[in-house]
Amino acid sequence: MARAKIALIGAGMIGGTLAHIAAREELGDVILFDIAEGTPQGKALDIAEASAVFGKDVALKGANDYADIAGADVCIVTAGVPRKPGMSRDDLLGINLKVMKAVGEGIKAHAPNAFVICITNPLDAMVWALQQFSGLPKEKVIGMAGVLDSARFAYFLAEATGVSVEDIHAWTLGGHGDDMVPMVRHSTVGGLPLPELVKQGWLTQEKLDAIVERTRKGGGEIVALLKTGSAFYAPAESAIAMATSYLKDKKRVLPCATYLTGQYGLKDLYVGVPVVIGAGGAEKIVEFETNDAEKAMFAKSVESVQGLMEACKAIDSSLV
Ligand SMILES: NC(=O)c1ccc[n+]([C@@H]2O[C@H](COP(=O)([O-])OP(=O)(O)OC[C@H]3O[C@@H](n4cnc5c(N)ncnc54)[C@H](O)[C@@H]3O)[C@@H](O)[C@H]2O)c1
Ligand SMILES: O=C(O)C[C@H](O)C(=O)O
Repeated sequence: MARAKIALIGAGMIGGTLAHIAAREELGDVILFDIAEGTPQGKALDIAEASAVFGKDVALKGANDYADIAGADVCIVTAGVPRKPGMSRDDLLGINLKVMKAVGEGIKAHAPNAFVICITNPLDAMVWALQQFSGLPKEKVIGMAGVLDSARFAYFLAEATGVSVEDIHAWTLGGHGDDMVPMVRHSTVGGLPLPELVKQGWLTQEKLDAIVERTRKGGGEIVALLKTGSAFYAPAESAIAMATSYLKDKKRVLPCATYLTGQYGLKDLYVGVPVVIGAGGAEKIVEFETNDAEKAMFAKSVESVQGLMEACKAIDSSLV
């Protein structure tokens, strides 16, 4: 069977890390595409040389021409700019929307059968615009954020409880902003829902509240430390988990920005929800039971996403 072809659109910090992980995991042959000349070629060659040390057989190529992504099975999009300290993700909207238009047209022309994972911020609005610019089916275009947000939530819970990250299942819902919704009642440590964990004295309510707040602001915490850009290791791992579930038809349930068609009482927008990812793309959305407080937090987060969609429409009238 031929090897899968993975096109990475954007060869910056996340793009390079994605290429490295994809090669080490022998997930498929990798095309690293970027507008910067030399960067994708240099990173592809560097990782290809490393493959002789880690002993995996994959081809890597750098490209500045969309023709090179032809026939890609998966496209992971990180093209655009990241934020710096003092900025919000929303400040990136104007510049990254233009990038999404160019990328969407490139994918439409050369890789119309791909499963597309968007990472570029502000995530929920960018994946919505990218789907329209590419014209690909909505179930084949998805956004990465929830896997990252819930990984942060899980890591902070592991640190606080001393339990292995492997035995923690954390969930977040909503847009990829500071008003995202860490799902306290649905997240578990060793099978125990978090409120039960507090009842049993594993951690205090104050500590749990602080973890929820830290999760919401997790991206900004890294930006403040790095100063020159944003997180890239955990975001790359998160997108690889999504790509792997698609390529291997694993049908993992992962929180992703997914197009809603009535689920959670919403339609015609992308927002973070748990979804089964398999060979069909975003195959089935899992609907959590939510109480009034969770509904209100989710509604606030959705409102922020809708505000960004309106801002995109004001810039590009082709978006509907
Ligand atoms: N969704 C998430 O959870 C999440 C997590 C981390 C970062 N991000 C976002 O991902 C994006 C990329 O982050 P990064 O750290 O890799 O940034 P980076 O600056 O290191 O890389 C971005 C790359 O995009 C390239 N680029 C710019 N315009 C392009 C175009 N028109 N076509 C092709 N390539 C183009 C640049 O040359 C650069 O190499 C940012 O918008 C960041 O905010 C999202
Ligand atoms: O915070 C950012 O700007 C990058 C990304 O969205 C993150 O959550 O790490």
